[in-house]
Amino acid sequence: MTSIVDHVHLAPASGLDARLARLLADWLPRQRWYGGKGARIDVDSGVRVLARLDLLPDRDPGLAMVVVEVRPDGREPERYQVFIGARRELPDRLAHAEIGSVRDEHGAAWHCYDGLHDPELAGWLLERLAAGEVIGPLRFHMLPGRRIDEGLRSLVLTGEQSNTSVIFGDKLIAKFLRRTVAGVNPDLELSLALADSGSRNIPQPVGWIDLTLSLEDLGATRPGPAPRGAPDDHDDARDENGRPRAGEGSTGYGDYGGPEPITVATVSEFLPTATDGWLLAQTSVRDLYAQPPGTSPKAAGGDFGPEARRLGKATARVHHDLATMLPTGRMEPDELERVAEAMIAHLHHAAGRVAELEPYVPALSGILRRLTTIDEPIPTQRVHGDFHLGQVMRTVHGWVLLDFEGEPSRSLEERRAMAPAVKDVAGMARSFDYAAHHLGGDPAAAQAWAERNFNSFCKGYASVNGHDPREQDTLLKCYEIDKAIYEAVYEAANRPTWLHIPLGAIRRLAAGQAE
Ligand SMILES: Nc1ncnc2c1ncn2[C@@H]1O[C@H](COP(=O)(O)OP(=O)(O)O)[C@@H](O)[C@H]1O
Ligand SMILES: O=P(O)(O)O[C@H]1O[C@H](CO)[C@@H](O[C@H]2O[C@H](CO)[C@@H](O)[C@H](O)[C@H]2O)[C@H](O)[C@H]1O
Repeated sequence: MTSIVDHVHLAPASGLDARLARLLADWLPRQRWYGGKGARIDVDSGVRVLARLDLLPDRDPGLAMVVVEVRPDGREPERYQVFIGARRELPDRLAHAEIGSVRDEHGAAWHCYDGLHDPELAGWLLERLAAGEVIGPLRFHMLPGRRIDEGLRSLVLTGEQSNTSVIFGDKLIAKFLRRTVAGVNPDLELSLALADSGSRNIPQPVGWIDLTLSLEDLGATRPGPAPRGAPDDHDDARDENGRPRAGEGSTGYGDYGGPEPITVATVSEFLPTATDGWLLAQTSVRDLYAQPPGTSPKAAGGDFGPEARRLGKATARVHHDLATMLPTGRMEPDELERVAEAMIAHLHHAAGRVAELEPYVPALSGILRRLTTIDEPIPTQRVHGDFHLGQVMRTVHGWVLLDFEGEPSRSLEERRAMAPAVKDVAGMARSFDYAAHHLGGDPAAAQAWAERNFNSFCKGYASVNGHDPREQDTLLKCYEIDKAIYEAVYEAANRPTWLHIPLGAIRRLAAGQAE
């Protein structure tokens, strides 16, 4: 095989790249993980190939990794990374992943498709990881002490959301990040810090893939300044970048130097027997709805309360470990004023996109302004950032937390910012509300279920961290409102039939009382 270094094309302008760009302009908006839904993309000029890495240029199947910039009408450009497989004949099992056909320089037609769906190509990527290879700007990192079995068969997880997860055997899960963002991915950053802390409340990380091209190399516009909450106050346990120093058995991440690369994928232990919290919660809600009206959630049979309590404990442990391993801070009253302003600006922006929010703007703004009445500093730290029941899994040993990426549509700066830990507690409060209301049962039963489980969660949390998150009631409520606003925008764009769930919560939160 020719060296990959000969096959790194920056700002490529071949006929092939122009054709790929046109195919992607049609294909990208149809993908679940595509973030710019709703805005038109011009087929001829809406997508630009910023880089193409021909990883397997002389083979069938071939593999290339492309980074593209998408310019939807009236929106900021966004960048995505796509592993494109190419075959002369496309087997039926890959038909669903087809992007389109292109001709090579000899006039031969090739079917291009989402390469992650091809076990041969996914397996090739995993072998590169096992060997810790560096292929031009693409680097495969294996963590010390981890091993990858040979011949693991891959399968793309259905229900992909913001990213695409590929399972290998029942051993590993590789999460391919779809957006190309400069700077280390918070999921990787926090998972490695938690692994270094010895946390058992996460799937153990195995390795990751990154790309050492800068956004300037890619010819893209650089986003804003270094993240607020990026490490700046050190102690002896941290290096000059604020990261934990590598110790014996550590992931070694604390040693990482140089410019921050673009994270392409993270690979961690797969938990084959775990069930996600959303499914478990749904089962409990169904049990309640099957009972006569007025039955308490505790007496319904499938009570989730004890699990919610354990989940609260696991969350508190993870918060404790994050605060030990990564920088912490304090939000002074003037900072709370800025948070209130940012939340109100978020509300106005959201109301511009989801008209149903408009009537609630005055009441919600009034509640959000109450943040400025908090007159004591609030401790801040790195948090999960998009905490909900689909991000937690119950194993036979207890709860593990997944996906520390933050809310996918926020900037990296926001996603890496320190925040009060109660932000995650508010996320889980919203998730209990979702679980309770999405099956469309009796609203009073739904409310009772959500309250019981949130209270159990908080009691569990308090039993580990020594303070009950419900005591920070103003902060909690404001973060709940902010999350519900985010959800309204998310649902309007992705699942319009679910929009009524955050809207119902907004109505209740604005009225200041449960229905
Ligand atoms: N380590 C794991 N073991 C088993 N299942 C997992 C693991 N990590 C993720 N999953 C499953 O994949 C789903 C999506 O994972 P997640 O990291 O939240 O991706 P996304 O950012 O695309 O939502 C989870 O809800 C869970 O069902
Ligand atoms: O899991 P992701 O990181 O992709 O998060 C996004 O999608 C979530 C939906 O899957 C969305 O979560 C919302 O719906 C959940 C039920 O499906 C509910 O439990 C959450 O509370 C609610 O926020 C999440 O907001 C979004 O960022």
